[in-house]
Amino acid sequence: MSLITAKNLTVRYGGQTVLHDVSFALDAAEIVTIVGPNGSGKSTFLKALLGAVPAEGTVDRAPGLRVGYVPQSLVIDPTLPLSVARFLNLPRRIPRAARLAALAEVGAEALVDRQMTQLSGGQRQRVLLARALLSDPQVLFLDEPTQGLDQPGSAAFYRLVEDIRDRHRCAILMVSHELHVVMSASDRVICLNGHVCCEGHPEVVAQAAEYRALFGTGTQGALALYRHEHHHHHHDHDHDHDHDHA
Ligand SMILES: Nc1ncnc2c1ncn2[C@@H]1O[C@H](COP(=O)(O)OP(=O)(O)OP(=O)(O)O)[C@@H](O)[C@H]1O
Repeated sequence: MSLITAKNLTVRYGGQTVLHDVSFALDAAEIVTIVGPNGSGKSTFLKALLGAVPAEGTVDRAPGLRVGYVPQSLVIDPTLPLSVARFLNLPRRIPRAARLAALAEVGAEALVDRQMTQLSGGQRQRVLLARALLSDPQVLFLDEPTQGLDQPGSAAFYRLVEDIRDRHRCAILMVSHELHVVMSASDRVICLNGHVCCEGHPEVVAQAAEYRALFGTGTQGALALYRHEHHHHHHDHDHDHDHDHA
């Protein structure tokens, strides 16, 4: 059974129809990426699946489903002192050892006593991810988690996401409008533009006419670059093969 199933979702804000007749199912341990232009309803789609905005149609979540959510933006009052350790105690208190373990999992242990407002974009995303992991999620929702990161930073973040999926066997649904690095980390890509334009395996979507009409064809080289880095990452202990990647 799917973890989340949505049928014929339609969301309207005032007179504007933002999502129209979107159907979707998310299975255990799959990584699904939503791509689409600005304002195409990607964040709204996640919120509708979370039950955070009113929608027509149906959303069924597996009973007791644990969802971790990394929102698109998080505003922290810069005058309010808030360390990473304290941030991870919100909204509920977590033993320090568990907080440290979550930070370690995302490679951010060293940040535990830093101020939230002083983190770089990439550090902050890792801390947000650590916080989402504290609920032992069966599903992680990530809304443009690499916004503001450079390409190597994004690629590293998506590798981390894949590692988390492999370790926890949780499903991951993420939003991006930055396609080049995200596509090959995904089992399935859904191209959204108010409705589902096309969906499927990343390679299939990248070739689809509907996708190309929205995004053009200029991402092939970067996609190959990501794949190259990705491959290298898994084998970089093997120096005999270094010349293969030069
Ligand atoms: N709370 C709201 N009230 C009214 N309109 C909204 C609200 N939230 C979003 N919208 C509108 O709905 C449309 C879809 O917004 P949404 O944030 O889902 O798009 P998105 O694909 O995530 O965009 P982006 O890539 O820019 O983050 C936009 O036109 C937006 O202005």
